[in-house]
Amino acid sequence: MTAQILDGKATAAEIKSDLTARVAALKEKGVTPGLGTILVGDDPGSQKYVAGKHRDCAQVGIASIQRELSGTATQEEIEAVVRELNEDPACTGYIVQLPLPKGIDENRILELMDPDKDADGLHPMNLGRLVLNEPAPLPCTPNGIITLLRRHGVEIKGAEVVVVGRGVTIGRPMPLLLTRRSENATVTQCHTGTRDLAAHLRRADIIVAAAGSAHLIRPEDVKPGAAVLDVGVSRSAEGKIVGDVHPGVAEVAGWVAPNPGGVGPMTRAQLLVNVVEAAERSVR
Ligand SMILES: Nc1nc(=O)c2c([nH]1)NC[C@@H]1CN(c3ccc(C(=O)N[C@@H](CCC(=O)O)C(=O)O)cc3)C=[N+]21
Repeated sequence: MTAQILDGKATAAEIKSDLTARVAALKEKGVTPGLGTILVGDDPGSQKYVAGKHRDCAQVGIASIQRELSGTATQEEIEAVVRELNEDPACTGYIVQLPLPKGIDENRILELMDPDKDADGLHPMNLGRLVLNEPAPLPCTPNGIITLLRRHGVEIKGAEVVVVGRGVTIGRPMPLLLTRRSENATVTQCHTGTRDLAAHLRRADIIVAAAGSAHLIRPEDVKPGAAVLDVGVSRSAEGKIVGDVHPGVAEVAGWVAPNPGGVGPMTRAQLLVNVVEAAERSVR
């Protein structure tokens, strides 16, 4: 038996169709949501993701604001563009594409953003609001994972979830979302300091693999029927992109999120959700 697919592409399409109606309603009230992106440097991967975000915007009627700086831009130059988007009323939400070039103080840039325009949900103010159970834009990838599980009927309430990794975009916020009263999961966070990862994985009903370690999650460590989401990216010795989950896991798991077509499209959809919700808050 091979696992059922957590179809992020199809689920993202449903979310975008719902957002299209909400954007139309906002426009009737005189508000056009606008997503800004700040891209520094010419990394082809980053260019591709940013292009995808603007394609999504066009689909749902959100205006696009694109700012591009060369890879040699200074801290001051990037901060000037952040200030500009903070002031621009046409820009209701924006992201600074990460990672920024070496030598740039990323946290300083993120703190300078207007938290009410933070489409990634990663501003310190918004991470604080999440801890305090206050309304805030939610981190896109963790929120996308929860929506993906819910829409496929995977039970989160009472589930044993193992999150592998402690990065700022996924690993850290993921348990915060999963342990809200609305989700009620029990979460174990594993990382490179975990003594016996396999022992934790074997008990998990849901595994979120966000470690960036090739094929870290092996079939023999997955409980039959578990839901396994691969959000790790690393490069093999031959230079190929590999996930955290060994392909053999699909023979044991009950559910898997494919890559591509799983969590990636959901991340992009949640970004749009954050932009639309921020615009909706502004008209209330
Ligand atoms: N401030 C910031 N926010 C981010 O959200 C952010 C970032 N920086 N830096 C880079 C990572 C990476 N990321 C992806 C989003 C969607 C896909 C995605 O949609 N992937 C498609 C495939 C896309 C393709 O290959 O054409 C899929 O999985 O099906 C991938 C990667 C967002 N990131």
